[in-house]
Amino acid sequence: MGKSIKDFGFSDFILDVQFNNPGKEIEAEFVIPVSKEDLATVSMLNGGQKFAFQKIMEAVNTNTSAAFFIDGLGGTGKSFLYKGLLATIRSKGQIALATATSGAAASILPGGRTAHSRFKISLHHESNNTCNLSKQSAISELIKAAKLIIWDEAAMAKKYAIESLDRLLRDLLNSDHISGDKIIVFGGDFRQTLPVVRNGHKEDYISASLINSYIWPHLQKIRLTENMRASLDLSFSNLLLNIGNGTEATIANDKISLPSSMIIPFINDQESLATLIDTVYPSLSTFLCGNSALINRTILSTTNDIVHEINQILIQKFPGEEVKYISFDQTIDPTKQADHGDFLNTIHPPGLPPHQLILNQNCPIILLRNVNPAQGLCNGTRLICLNFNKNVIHAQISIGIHYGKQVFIPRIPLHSSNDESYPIPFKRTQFPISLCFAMTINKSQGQTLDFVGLYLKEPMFSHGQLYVALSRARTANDVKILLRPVSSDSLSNNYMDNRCTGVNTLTDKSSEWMIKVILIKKTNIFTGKDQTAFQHFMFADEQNESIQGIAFTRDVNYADTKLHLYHTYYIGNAAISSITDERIKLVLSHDLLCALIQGFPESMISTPKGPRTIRRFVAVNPE
Ligand SMILES: Nc1ncnc2c1ncn2[C@@H]1O[C@H](COP(=O)(O)OP(=O)(O)OP(=O)(O)O)[C@@H](O)[C@H]1O
Repeated sequence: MGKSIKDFGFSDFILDVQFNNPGKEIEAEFVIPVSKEDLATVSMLNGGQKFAFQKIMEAVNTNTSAAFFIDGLGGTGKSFLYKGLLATIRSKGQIALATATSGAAASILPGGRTAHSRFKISLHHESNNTCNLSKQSAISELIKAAKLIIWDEAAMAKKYAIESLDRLLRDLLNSDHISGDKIIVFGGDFRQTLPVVRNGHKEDYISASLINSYIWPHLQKIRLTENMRASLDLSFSNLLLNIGNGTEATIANDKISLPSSMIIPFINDQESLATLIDTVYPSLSTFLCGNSALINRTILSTTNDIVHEINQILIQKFPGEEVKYISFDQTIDPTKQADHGDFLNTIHPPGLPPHQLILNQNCPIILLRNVNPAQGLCNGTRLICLNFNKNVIHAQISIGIHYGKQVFIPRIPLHSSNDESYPIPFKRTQFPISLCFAMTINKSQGQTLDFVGLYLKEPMFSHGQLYVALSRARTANDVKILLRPVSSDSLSNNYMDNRCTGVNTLTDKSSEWMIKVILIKKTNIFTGKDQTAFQHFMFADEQNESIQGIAFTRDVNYADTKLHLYHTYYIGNAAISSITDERIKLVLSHDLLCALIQGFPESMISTPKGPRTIRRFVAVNPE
């Protein structure tokens, strides 16, 4: 007679695999604390929130499939509503999954995780992607058991990511209906940041967004209209509404004029920035008392470079002894290490910590990766440094539901993105953090701040960004803006403007031409195989048509110091090459040669395609 597997004592082990693992994920949801404050939000909901709450809870209570989109300007209480829903469902011993597109927004919700990490959504979005989850996995069991799924900041997500979840749910729940008949609540604000499409135009952002998905028509839309964040300051609330809706009156060149009470007068770069810093951080020593009162005050700006610059100023001023961590940068292809090792130390790609990370006890930091989402360590979590060891930093979470929790952050290898601006793939072993006295406007989305110092070193090109930044505050008194003036000699500008053509009129035959463009992207200086130094620039004209430029050899330094991000330039008479790409009509790239940025008369230069004569380049920076 044959033997059963039980005879070998394996049965317990098999049962473990089948049931303990699914239980682990579900268990983790059951232990999310339900706070009294979150439960109490239900009795505080305003009319619009109450309507949404009742509609959603009706679906949950009757087990009726439904998919919602909660639309509301920044501050209208979307997160407040989600907290009420999560607390109500969880207090009944049921599961409600809280997710958001960004780590920062996820960390505001109890038990919040980024949607990508929770549903294992691929970061390389394509139309037919599915989530990286098997039907038998513990997370699939958790998703099946959930009564409600919330995805906040869905307006920032690419539609393919949301569609991946839709396919997963249909598959898991054996249903052909939207979200597999699971009750799901998306929320967001399309006036804030839309999905980021590399080198994309406004139309690309819109076409990548949920509005253009097959899911959109199936969502029941509920709009929240009352700005609860700015409820104490009606005129500020109206200003935000008008900027968000694009109805605020503009002055010349589509620029918005802001109330003078919010503006820090510009004297010169150094003095005015010092005033902004002192206004936001009147006493840095407050951080030393373990007092997190300052953590909800921050300086917001447009780019990572500017944010890094401000963080460096503040860490130099910070009381106490500084600690320096140097990263170990390795090319993925080891044969390239000798050529590029030193160069990699000089670059600071977005999303990576700096090569030289300078910190101080009690200084504020922000996580750049999802280290342990279940423990509140998400990309975007803000913390205060407590102690430093060689390979771990001891820190305390300073915002969100994990506030006060002490954690250890390890040094880890972080990969550079596939951004073509940084063509040498490499990994940086460093702590996945950066200072956060200042942060980019995009990172601040979803947060309520006690005080916002907005540093506009360059005029902002998007009302959406201005709107996100201002709507973090509760009243006009909680915002101070430093705007670097755009000095313009209107006469000479008009003279130049009248001579300008649009990027889309240029061909590789154009010889006498001039365009007015904004520099929207600029790479570091690279050294090619033949030791040629080069640097890429991307410009956009008023119609948002873009043109790429490249500077070689001796022109590189000239171009680097002359061309500043988001400044306006007149460019003309440079050599042009075109490629046939339907979306970007004219691209000038290094292997095709392009607009040369230089101020010298016609000259010969060497390029990867051999010697080339360069015509005179006209560069007048009206700023
Ligand atoms: N009904 C309410 N009663 C009291 N306070 C509220 C209410 N609704 C929202 N708030 C408060 O208003 C502020 C903004 O709310 P919340 O963060 O939920 O807005 P939001 O719509 O999620 O904003 P954003 O789009 O910027 O993320 C928070 O401080 C919140 O506590």
